[in-house]
Amino acid sequence: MEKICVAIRVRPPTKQNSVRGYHWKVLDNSISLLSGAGTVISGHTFAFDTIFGADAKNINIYEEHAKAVVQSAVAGFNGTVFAYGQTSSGKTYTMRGSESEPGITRLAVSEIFRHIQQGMDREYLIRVSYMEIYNEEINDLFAPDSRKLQIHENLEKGVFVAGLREEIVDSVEQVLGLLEAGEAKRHFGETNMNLHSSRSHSIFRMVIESRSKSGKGEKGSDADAVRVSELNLVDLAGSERIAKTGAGGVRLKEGGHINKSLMCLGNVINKLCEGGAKQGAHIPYRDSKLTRILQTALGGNARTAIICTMTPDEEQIDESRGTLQFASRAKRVTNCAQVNEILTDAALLKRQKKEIEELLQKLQGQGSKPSDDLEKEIKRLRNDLLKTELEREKLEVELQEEKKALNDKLKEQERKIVNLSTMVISSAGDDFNQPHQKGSRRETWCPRPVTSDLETQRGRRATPEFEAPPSFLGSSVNLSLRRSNNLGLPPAFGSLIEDDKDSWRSSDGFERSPTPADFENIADEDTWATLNGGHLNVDLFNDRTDRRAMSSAASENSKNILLEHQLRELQAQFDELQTAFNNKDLEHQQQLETSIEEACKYKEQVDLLSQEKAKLEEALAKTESQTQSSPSQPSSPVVTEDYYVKKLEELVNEMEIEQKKCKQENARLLEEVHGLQDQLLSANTSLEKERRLQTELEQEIILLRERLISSNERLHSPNEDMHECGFADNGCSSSIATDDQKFESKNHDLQQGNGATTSEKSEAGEVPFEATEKSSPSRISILEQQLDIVQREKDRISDIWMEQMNANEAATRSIEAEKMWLANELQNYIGALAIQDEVVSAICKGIREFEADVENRRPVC
Ligand SMILES: Nc1ncnc2c1ncn2[C@@H]1O[C@H](COP(=O)(O)OP(=O)(O)OP(=O)(O)O)[C@@H](O)[C@H]1O
Repeated sequence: MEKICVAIRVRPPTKQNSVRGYHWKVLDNSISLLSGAGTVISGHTFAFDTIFGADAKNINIYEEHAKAVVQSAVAGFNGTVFAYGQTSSGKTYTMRGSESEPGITRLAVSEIFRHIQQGMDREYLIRVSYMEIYNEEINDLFAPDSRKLQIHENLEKGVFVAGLREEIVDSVEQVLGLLEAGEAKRHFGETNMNLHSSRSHSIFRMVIESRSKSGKGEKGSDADAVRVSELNLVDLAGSERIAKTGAGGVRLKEGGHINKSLMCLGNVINKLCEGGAKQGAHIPYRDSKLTRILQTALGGNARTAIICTMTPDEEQIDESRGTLQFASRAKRVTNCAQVNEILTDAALLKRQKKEIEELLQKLQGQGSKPSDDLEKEIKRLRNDLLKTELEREKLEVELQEEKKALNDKLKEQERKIVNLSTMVISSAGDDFNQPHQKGSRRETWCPRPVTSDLETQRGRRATPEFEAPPSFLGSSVNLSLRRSNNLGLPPAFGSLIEDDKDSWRSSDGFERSPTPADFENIADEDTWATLNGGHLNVDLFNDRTDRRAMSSAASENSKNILLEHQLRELQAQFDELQTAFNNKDLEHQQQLETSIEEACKYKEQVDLLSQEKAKLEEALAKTESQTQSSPSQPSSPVVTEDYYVKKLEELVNEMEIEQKKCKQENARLLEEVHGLQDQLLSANTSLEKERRLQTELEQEIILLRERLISSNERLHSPNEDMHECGFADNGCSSSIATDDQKFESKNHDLQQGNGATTSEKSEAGEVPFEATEKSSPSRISILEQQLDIVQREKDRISDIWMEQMNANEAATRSIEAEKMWLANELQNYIGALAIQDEVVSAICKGIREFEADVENRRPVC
């Protein structure tokens, strides 16, 4: 729900000086009436969303106020922009504009085509029509011969003007050309207030159809949906006070119709802002053609923007106040706009298919029963069906009512004819001074002696033969009184709406909306004044003329001819009504048939869906029973799908388990590799140790060799040696003894593998080195023995070293081989894993393909 957007536009003043100094002042978003002293007149402050001052341009008004509605229309929402205000306040200036300053209509047309050219995703079809409501008749401004068009309503189109020409357009220039041609045919006229005054309400309508480009070619795709929206750009004729416009004759009649239709518009707005639409109250759209055509824009499925134009002149204060009051009420009216989408049969079918598929998917995915959703769908369709039937019934009732109304009219006409026939017959032979037999309608208008007081008071020419019916007279009296209160000036049109509230109270005291009949009395205030001033309202004139003709015919012999003429006219009217009645009947019959057809269609859809539901339930039952009996032997398509899907799922599970195992094995192997690497490291460390030991041994061998050489040398010089070694130099001998002891000890350690000391060895009976040092030959033999021992020891150590080396090399080789094997093994596993991954993705792909295949093979529901 959204409110109607209302903006005020104050045009530049037409007169610079005011007599009493009253003036309107715009402050932010409110407008107030100020006295000459500058104080705000109470009850004369009005607030709005936007108020445009005298310096505002049409483009500002379009951008800030109308553009959003135009853009919504392109997006699929109905939209209406109209200008409302008294005559000469600048409505046409705002809507139509000029060459130098284009108005809302031109700006909107340009915007729409700009949008269409920029929009890449949708394609558009634009149709335009242009009509005017002149003297309550609809004329086609594109087809001058198409006049008095009728308004119709049906379920499909809503309210529409039958026979209105629509032009398909594809460029701004084309639309502007058509607009210009149409405007040339519109009724304009000169009044005291406006040299170029609109004498009709004009409605330029653009029907915007669009659909997605992606849907092109794909028959039945969802994108097939077509959006259809209407944009009405309305330039209303202005309310006018005959006293000011100085209208007479044709202008007077036009003014009466203009005021009357604007009054109806005011009534509709009043009802709507009182919340009538929500409470289901009757909204009098049918009271005028204008409100009927704008029905959607007023409280319906549309976005609406109103620009209320006003003149700031002191002379026009009443009119401006009326406009502001209208605007205040209009901004409280809410509309309910929504995108208008039409689905082709194919798109509808496609959508339904999709819904069924979704239901099936739900069934498979969540195990929910499709019947629930189908049940809902069937219920929804049943509701639609019921709604359609209700619509049909409503139409039937309306049809009956209209039939009744037409019958009444026909009866009335017949009665008139009978009356006239009687009069013809009686006039042929009777005395004309006898009172006439009149029909009941005439009787209500029957002469009572004219209260000439009134006329005398007013100083106007009395019309002796005419007397208004009581109601009319009552209003006239009221008007006269009001006038006298109002210093002889007629109240403004807008204020009349307010002032006359009392007169719109019904006998039971409740307030009611004024009816067109009420309005006839009030809106014709000026007509009344003019009438009494010598101008005659055309209808009343006709009425009076009829009676004057009859009375004069009594004195002249031509009465028969006149009455016969009237009889013929009435007969013609009767025929016309009969034809209208027949047409209406036919139309309603057609509407009825359409409704019945639609209802049948819905019924068929319901049946189809019921069948579908039954089939699905059957399939479901079959599937369940087959799954229970032999899940491994699927026979129906549904079982096959389930079975294969399950199988594939099992396969995937197995693969996943296998993959997990591989990963575990991989981890174990890695652990092993790490263990071996540790082993290799410790082997390397021990190898290193052995090498160090070997180096130590080599050094010892070198040491022994040196000692051996020195021993040999001492052997060849015994005295010196004896002296040096045993007796001459104790220090040296003790040193050698110490070295020898060490050597012996070492040698012994190596031989025995224990750490026994020399003293321990001598105790055990071994020959110590010191004991032999005094006898040279034995010492030589000992030394030779020792050399021999050392040599053997060296050989043994070399052997051990070699063995150790060989063992180390073998260990290194085996570790290397082990490493190589493990690396290979690792590589193999990685390869196997990659293969497994490929296999898994191939299986997944297979599953997807299989599912797609199953989808394709699924029977079309
Ligand atoms: N805002 C404005 N700025 C300048 N001139 C304006 C403005 N509004 C109206 N006018 C001028 O006032 C005159 C009357 O305006 P316009 O015909 O638009 O009034 P209107 O409300 O359509 O009257 P009507 O109801 O009689 O058709 C025109 O000459 C127009 O150029």
